[in-house]
Amino acid sequence: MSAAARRLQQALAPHARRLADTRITGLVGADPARATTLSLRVGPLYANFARQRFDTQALAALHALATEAGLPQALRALFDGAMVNASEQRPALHTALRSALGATPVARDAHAQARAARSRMAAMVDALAASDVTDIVNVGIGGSDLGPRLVVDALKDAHSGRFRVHFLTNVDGSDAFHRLRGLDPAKTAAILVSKSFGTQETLLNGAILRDWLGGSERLHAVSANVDRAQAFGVDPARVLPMWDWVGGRYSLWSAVGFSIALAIGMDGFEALLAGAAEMDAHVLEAPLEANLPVLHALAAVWNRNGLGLPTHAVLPYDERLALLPAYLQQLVMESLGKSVTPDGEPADVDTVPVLWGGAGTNSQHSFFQALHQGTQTVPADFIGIVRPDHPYAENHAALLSNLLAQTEALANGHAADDAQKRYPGNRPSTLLLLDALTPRSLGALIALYEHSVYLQSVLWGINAFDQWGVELGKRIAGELLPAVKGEPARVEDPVTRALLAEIAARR
Ligand SMILES: O=P(O)(O)OC[C@H]1O[C@](O)(CO)[C@@H](O)[C@@H]1O
Repeated sequence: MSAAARRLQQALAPHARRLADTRITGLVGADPARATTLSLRVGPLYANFARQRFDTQALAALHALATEAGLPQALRALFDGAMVNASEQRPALHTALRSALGATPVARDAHAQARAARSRMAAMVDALAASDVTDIVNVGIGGSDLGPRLVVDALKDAHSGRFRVHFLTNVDGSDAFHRLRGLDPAKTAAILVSKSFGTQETLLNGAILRDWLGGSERLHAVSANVDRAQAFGVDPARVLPMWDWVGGRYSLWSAVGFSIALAIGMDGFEALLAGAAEMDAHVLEAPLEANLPVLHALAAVWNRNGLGLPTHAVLPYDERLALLPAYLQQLVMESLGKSVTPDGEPADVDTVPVLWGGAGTNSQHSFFQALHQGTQTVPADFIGIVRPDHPYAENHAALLSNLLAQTEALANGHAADDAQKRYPGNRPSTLLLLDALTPRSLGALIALYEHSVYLQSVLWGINAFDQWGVELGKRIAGELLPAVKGEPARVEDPVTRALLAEIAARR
């Protein structure tokens, strides 16, 4: 058994057994103070864990586990640029994009490179602002799309209004076809965002944009591979850097966030980074017992390994955060979807939960029935915003009351003689409350999740920064492409052969 798995089992199993019949209502009833003591604030972000299914004894065991697993040292290693991505022999220095907390030359150098890239990006924002361009199309996928797309959408109240920003992602030509309809090529600029500049979707959509724009004058790129971007036809003067030491899904703080800067301006972008930097300083400096990302990560492993819960829902009660579940699906599931340790040994522990979710209150009218009365218990992060950016006070009161009601109903349940109308309750949740949805608070929220994910990976003994699992499908797709196009090709798999025949017959 892996060392991490053994540690987890020893720490969690006795408390999970002891608390098997304890209910959230019982935990709160026995210790009403936990409603406030199990909460933490970092700047504009407040978090309440009172409705998690651990008591103070189990929490003490979780904190002991955090010490034993070396979470403080692991954080130091992350910030200092140690090779935390062992399979690729790379550091993961996304924190250097926004903080100067790394104490090593490698971290300081990364921070300096990030600052220099930001100055170039600011100049490019100014140049575009001074041009006739009205529309920006960000072409990218995965980490080169989800983060910028989330932030641009979430911060619509902070948009300068200078540009309309669009996102083109899917290799499905329908995406490009519909996205470009109505846009004027003479007033549109494209940003091809690809760390590798070798991603099929982005290269195909990038080629569509390059042809549609009719020249390279308004073609920009963000990549760690300037040569490939140049060979593609982007003037190197318009290529912003990315680096091996930033993972795609951790990259929105780099020039990958160019579209964010165009939407909310450089000041807004800097405020986003400042919010994340505030969380960086907190995670690095706060003691384990008062450390928000640590508690968030401990709650996650408690739910996954102590209670054995296989999925996790993210439920933002704000339409502007509707893309958060999709963003977190990549962050969490690409980072933690591993079953071996960096040494190639079995992890021997359940790792990533299936992450899903959607915005409230809409989701209440779709899948919440299953959350309340389904056979699976789904732990959830509810996210609310205290001060809205619209004048409809009645709507906002309704939104917040629904948010509070759902967390209460899921935890407390409801007894009824009629079994159909009975609510089992005891369904754990964490409530995250942002004072308002601003660049700063959003930066802090995203950084909270980044750190929580990394800490979970340390507790599970897996690498959060590689993603070998996505490669096989890409290779097979490449091999099948000639056959799909009707060219002679050898297809070994009999089911795929039959499916190709079916497609060919229906063309
Ligand atoms: O930025 P790139 O190199 O185009 O990669 C896009 C995405 O593809 C992935 O490698 C997965 O296929 C992600 O990790 C990454 O964010």
